[in-house]
Amino acid sequence: MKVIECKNLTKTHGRHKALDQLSVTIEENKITGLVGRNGAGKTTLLKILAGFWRESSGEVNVFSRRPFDSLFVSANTIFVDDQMNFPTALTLKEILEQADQFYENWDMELAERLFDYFSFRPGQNYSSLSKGKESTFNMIIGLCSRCALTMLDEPTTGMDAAVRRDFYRALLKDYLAHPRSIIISSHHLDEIEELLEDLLLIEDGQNYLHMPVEELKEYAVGLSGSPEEMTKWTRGKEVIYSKRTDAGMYAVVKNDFSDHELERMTLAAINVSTVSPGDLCVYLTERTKGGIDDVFDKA
Ligand SMILES: Nc1ncnc2c1ncn2[C@@H]1O[C@H](COP(=O)(O)OP(=O)(O)OP(=O)(O)O)[C@@H](O)[C@H]1O
Repeated sequence: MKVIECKNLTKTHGRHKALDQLSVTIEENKITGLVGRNGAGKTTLLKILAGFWRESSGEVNVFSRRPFDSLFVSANTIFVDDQMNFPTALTLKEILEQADQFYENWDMELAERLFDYFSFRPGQNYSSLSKGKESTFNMIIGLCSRCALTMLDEPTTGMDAAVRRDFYRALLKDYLAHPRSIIISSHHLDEIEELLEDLLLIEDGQNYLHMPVEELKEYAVGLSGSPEEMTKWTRGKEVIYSKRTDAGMYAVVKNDFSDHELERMTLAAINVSTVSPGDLCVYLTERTKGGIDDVFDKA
């Protein structure tokens, strides 16, 4: 079943199109990674899906309903980001109790176990938490609400490496026990890659690529070798990224090579390597010519 369907979804802020005719369909019970460069439109998309923002044009459906102002969508959706607002008068424990009242599938037992594990104190106030602890508390709310559509926007902001690892593990364990549709936006694709089934890459407010992570791993190969051999083997191919190296050249090339071609390349002293989904997404959406070094070299 489709949980999300967007057709030509556009959102303008003034004259700027944060989403530009974006079309995408997301099936239920999958963990989808939402990635894209800064300003690509990820948060805008999530806020529209959560019903917080109204679309400017196009169609958007969540559980087959327009999300804006929909009680059904808000009861079955949670949006977690680093700007969550909780009543200042409530202690952390009271916030959990309120969440228990609001979310039908709320798991209080899990919430209390996570609360203790991450060393929160019941009488603490949300406003007294450090950045990383705020994110950890938000994550408890996001997980334990067990909403049919759970959207996490950069959920690990401020968390240290150990807490991030625990968070990913908790997310995966809970998802396996209680499958639901989860969208997680992150700039650290390498860290979440193992959790994900699908990846949606947004660029300039458009759906640049939406595919299973396993397919994305095969999407391109890294080739390196002498400039002569590299020119020969990349002729007529889609070169996504290239740079000069001490040994010659390195290029990331769309992988439509046959096994036979890959074998012949190796014999021709071309080194063939895999390209991680994280690196590939950066290369696919590279906006600057050259790199940061050029900024300094031109000075
Ligand atoms: N409230 C707003 N008013 C005006 N412009 C906005 C507003 N919110 C977002 N934008 C603009 O819309 C575009 C998309 O922003 P958005 O926050 O959705 O990107 P993002 O992919 O989440 O970026 P990041 O990775 O930096 O968080 C940006 O150009 C941003 O400046």
